[in-house]
Amino acid sequence: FDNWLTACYPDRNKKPQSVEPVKTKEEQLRWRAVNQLKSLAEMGVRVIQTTQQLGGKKRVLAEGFASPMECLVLSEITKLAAVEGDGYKHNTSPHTPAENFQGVTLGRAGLMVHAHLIDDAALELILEVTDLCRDFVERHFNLQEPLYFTFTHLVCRTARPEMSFNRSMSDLSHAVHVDNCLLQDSGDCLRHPPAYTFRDYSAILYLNSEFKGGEFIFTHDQSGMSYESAVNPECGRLVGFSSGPDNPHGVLPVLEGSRCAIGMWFTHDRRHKEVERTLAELLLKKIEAGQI
Ligand SMILES: O=C(O)CCC(=O)C(=O)O
Ligand SMILES: [Fe+2]
Repeated sequence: FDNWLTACYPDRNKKPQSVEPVKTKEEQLRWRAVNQLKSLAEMGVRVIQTTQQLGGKKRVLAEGFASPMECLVLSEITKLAAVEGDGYKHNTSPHTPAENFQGVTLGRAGLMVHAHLIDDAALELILEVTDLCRDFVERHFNLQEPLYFTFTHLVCRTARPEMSFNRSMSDLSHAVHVDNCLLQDSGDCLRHPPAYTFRDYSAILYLNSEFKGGEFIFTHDQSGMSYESAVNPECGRLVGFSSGPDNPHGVLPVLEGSRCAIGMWFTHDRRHKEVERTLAELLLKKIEAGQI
């Protein structure tokens, strides 16, 4: 796998080195925006549906965030490194018994690199692709404060053939929910733990389309039976939205095959920065410096 990855993995290190160290948040943001203007266009990122077309508030659908080869590598990492149920207290089917849920955190990916089970180029790819997604969300929604990653999760949802017979369409792959509060039957959304109340924006990057079902839906009610818009996952496609009660969403049943994606949750509150990302970046720096 390592050799194959190195052989087919395009050189993503041709970006110019960063210019000046930046001081204030505003400077940092402006600096990112200027650089992104060029690189987003260069990398072929484009908006395909806006908030209005998706029927709600602060929503976007865009594509061009990963090439077919990159999607393949990223899905393979998920399948290779995944411990079933990772991120969900080792429950292999946290959402529905009809699917298996495999997840990889950045910490686990780092551990796999350290153990020489995957190439460091693979971890670098995860960080670069997800950084681009973050930059895009920040810029698209014209945010005045920087976004920090708070959690990154590579996830595959795989239909269990023995359970697909007679599966009800209300047996969602991911029940309708809001990412930063606890959605109640009444429609209220409670902003307290165990909800991740510090999440401000969410984005999902899709890695494949070779499965049946599995559409992402924005809903106005909890059942998922009626929805405002649906997104068909495809390699390189990104759905982004604000994490609050404006955006209840869910995933329709995956009826056949594996649906792989990278879930990203962002915060304006640097106290909730993803520690595993910092460690992964540090690991790559040490490898590059020959210290590991
Ligand atoms: O995979 C998706 O399309 C959405 C998943 C999701 O909403 C979540 O994990 O919070
Ligand atoms: Fe969600």
